[in-house]
Amino acid sequence: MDSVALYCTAGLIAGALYWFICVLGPAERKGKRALDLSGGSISAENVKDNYNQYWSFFRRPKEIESAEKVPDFVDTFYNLVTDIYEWGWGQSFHFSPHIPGKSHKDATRIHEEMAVDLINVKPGQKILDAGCGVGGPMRAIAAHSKAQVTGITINEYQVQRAKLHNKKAGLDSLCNVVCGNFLKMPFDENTFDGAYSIEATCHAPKLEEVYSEIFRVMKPGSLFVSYEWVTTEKYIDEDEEHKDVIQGIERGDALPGLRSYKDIAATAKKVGFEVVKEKDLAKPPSKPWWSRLKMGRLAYWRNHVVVVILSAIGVAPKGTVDVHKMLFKTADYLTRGGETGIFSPMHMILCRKPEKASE
Ligand SMILES: C=C(CC[C@@H](C)[C@H]1CC[C@H]2C3=CC[C@H]4[C@H](C)[C@@H](O)CC[C@]4(C)[C@H]3CC[C@]12C)C(C)C
Ligand SMILES: C[S@@+](CC[C@H](N)C(=O)[O-])C[C@H]1O[C@@H](n2cnc3c(N)ncnc32)[C@H](O)[C@@H]1O
Repeated sequence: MDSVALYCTAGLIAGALYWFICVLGPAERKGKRALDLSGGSISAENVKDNYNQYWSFFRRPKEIESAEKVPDFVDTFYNLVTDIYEWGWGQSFHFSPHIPGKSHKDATRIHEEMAVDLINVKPGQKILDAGCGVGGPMRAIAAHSKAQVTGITINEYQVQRAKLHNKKAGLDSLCNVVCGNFLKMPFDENTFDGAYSIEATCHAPKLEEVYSEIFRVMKPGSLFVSYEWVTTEKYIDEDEEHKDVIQGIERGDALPGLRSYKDIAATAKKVGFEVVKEKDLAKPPSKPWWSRLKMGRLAYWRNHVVVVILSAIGVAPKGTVDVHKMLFKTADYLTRGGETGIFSPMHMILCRKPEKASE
């Protein structure tokens, strides 16, 4: 091969690599770039150890049951996955029903706006986002309702990301983000005119603890809506395949134990809420929420190649490959949970804090 052909081939390979990693990198349009993947607040050299530590929680089930350890375990999980989620999914860390003719972005926004419409808040009122992630829902909700949203997340790295996105979106005057535990919130009682939580309370070891804390900080008469991760009426505990799918979902999503749909309203009533409405938003006529996961398979395979290359050349932390592999498997368990109908990530409950405690 003469030198011209050699240079051309090298140029083509370099161009293809650049396109594969940098241009095609963000699986979602305008998402985080593959080159920026990090371990959140964990330093690059500790990502692998933290990944192993994450798994050790599942090897010691007693520990996971002890409520005090769960927030730390969830925090570690979000240090490991936040950048990958943003890169490959976007800024809203939840599912939504597929809407024919609409993009994922629009379907996501519609699902978020529905939450704030349900709690009936007025512009300028104060609302709580319990478990806010990097604030995708918070920004859509603030823009739609003009309410003042305060989000809380256990993960410091997500606070930084959320604040950055709020500022870039010009919504920092409506959106405030706090790092803290939603089982013990740094807010006075009767502070908020409404509250919502999107696919977040599933991380609480006991639902009662997070619901009673949300109840405490809400004003009497105000509304709370939650999209809960549950096992449905189709789930059979004795079915080995069902058990395998649910365990796969718990392990790949930092869940101390998925709860049954039956426990949700019972818990809400137990802490003092009046249940206004309860509906599984995944049920027909809604179109499958898992179709986005299924359609993305080719992109996830491509993402894996990108992660392996970036890890090998030292751009992404070493443990990123393990984390990505775990998420790849999780996508499969979630899809199986959706297809079999034994699992729903959007069991909606709307509750009111009574005007008087004794009501
Ligand atoms: C509510 C929670 C998170 C729900 C979803 C936002 C995430 C659940 C599984 C995640 C993903 C799985 C596969 C990844 C893929 C292999 C990668 O290349 C790109 C990112 C994924 C698509 C990733 C994105 C976020 C999820 C869909 C839980 C934690 C309570
Ligand atoms: C799957 S993400 C959903 C985020 C956001 N609701 C969204 O839809 O984009 C779950 C969120 O709950 C938060 N979370 C979990 N346990 C928490 C706890 N004990 N206290 C505060 N936040 C918590 C996580 O940090 C994360 O931000």
